[in-house]
Parts: sequence; C-alpha cells; structure tokens
Amino acid sequence: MLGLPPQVTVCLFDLDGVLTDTAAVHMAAWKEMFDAFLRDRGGAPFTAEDYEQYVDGKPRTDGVRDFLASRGITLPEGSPDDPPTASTINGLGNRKNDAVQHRIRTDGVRVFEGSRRYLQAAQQAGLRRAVVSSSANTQEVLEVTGLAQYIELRVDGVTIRTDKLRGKPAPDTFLAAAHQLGVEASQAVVFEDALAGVEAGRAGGFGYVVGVDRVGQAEALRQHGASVVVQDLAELLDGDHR
Ligand SMILES: O=P(O)(O)OC[C@H]1O[C@@H](O)[C@H](O)[C@@H](O)[C@@H]1O
Repeated sequence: MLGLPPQVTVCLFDLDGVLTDTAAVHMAAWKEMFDAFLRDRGGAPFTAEDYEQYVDGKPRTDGVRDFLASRGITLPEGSPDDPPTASTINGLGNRKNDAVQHRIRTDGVRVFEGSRRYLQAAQQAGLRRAVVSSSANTQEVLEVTGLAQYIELRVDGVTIRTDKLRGKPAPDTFLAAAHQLGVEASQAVVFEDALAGVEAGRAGGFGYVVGVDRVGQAEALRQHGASVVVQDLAELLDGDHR
C-alpha cells in the first residue's frame, strides 16, 4: 500500500526537497551568498551542479567548506557566533542563513502535496515517522507548514551540533533516529532527494532508500545509493514506481 518492503516499520524523511519545496530556497540563498563572495575574488559563479555535488543535504558549515575546497579556497573556521560579514567558514554560513531565513519568512514554504498525503497514509498505517535533516531551521519549517503534527521525532542541524553527530553523507543522523524509534536500520526506509542523503542511506544499511528526484538527477541518485527513484512520494501510494 505504501510501496515499501514488508519489514519496514519506520519512515525517515529528509525535509528540504522531500517534504517541502525548500531545496530550491536553500540553493538560491547559497547562490546569493557565494556569488557575492566569489565576485570579490574574481571567481566563476556558483552553479546548480556545485550545489548538488558539494552542498545539498550536508550540514551548513560542511557545505561551505566542501564547496570552497572544490575551488581551492581555504578559510579559517571561525566560530558559530561570527558575524555574517566575517570571512570565515562560520561567517559565510551565517550570511547564507540570514538569506535563507529572509526567504522563508517573506515567501513562505510550499509543502509537496504528495508528501503530505504520504505522511497521512504512513500515520494511518501505523508506521513511525521521523524527520532527519541537516538543517538547523527544521523546527521552524515544520511549524510554519503544519507538518509538525505528522512527525514523532526530529533529528536535525541543531541535534547534529549538540550531540556532535557526523552529518550526511555519514549515516549517523539516520541511525540515531532509527535507534530512538527502537528499530534496526534494516527495518527503516530513508526518503532523500540529495546525493549526500541517499549515500547516507546506503552507508547505514537501511532496508530501503527512496530517491526523490525533483531536478532530473535520477541516475545519479541510483548510483549514490537509491533503491528506487520517484519524482513524487504519491507515486509510491499509486504503486506506479519504477
Ligand atoms: O543552513 P541550514 O538551514 O541549517 O541547512 C543546512 C542544509 O540543510 C539541508 O537540508 C539542505 O539540503 C541544504 O541545502 C542546507 O544547506
């Protein structure tokens, strides 16, 4: 009924790009910040490919560090309370966070209707439900969209910092959620739109990894660890997934 293997009792949902249409919002905020930074150094602009390969799905400072490394740029780490003007990894991350929060608060957040339907169906079927996101803005997004009512557990960018977890593509955040919901990885399904996310699903030995392709990267999702790829979670309800 839910398009999942029979042993699966726990659903672990990524947030941005899986439940909410916020991957594009993050991408736009990253581009705004990096383009201004690169312009000052005479570098080429930040692209969608840069986002997918180096930033998408990872905790904020990992995204800053990994993208800069791809351009051969090294900056001091700084500290989480650096001002957004600081030329540090944390400073650039804070600058991007100001941009993303401004967009979320001004434009609002769109929920994928297929995902809302899937959450409702999973709840009715008695499956446990967690959100596992690298974003420290997860709670705010779940609350403004009304999705919080479907979610029993949140492992997010704040948890990563306080519990010192490794972010995606390491499997730690998904494993922590499965553990807290009392199951082995083999009994849980990971829903992910980011390459780093499906990679985390594969690395953790999860029972099933659903790749959600919103940007035409189905093949890359499969290569990085998706067991199946859909364009919308409703396809799993309708049973027409490939
Ligand atoms: O900067 P935040 O809100 O803590 O989010 C960190 C990351 O969270 C992930 O969910 C997004 O896919 C990334 O694009 C984002 O950079």
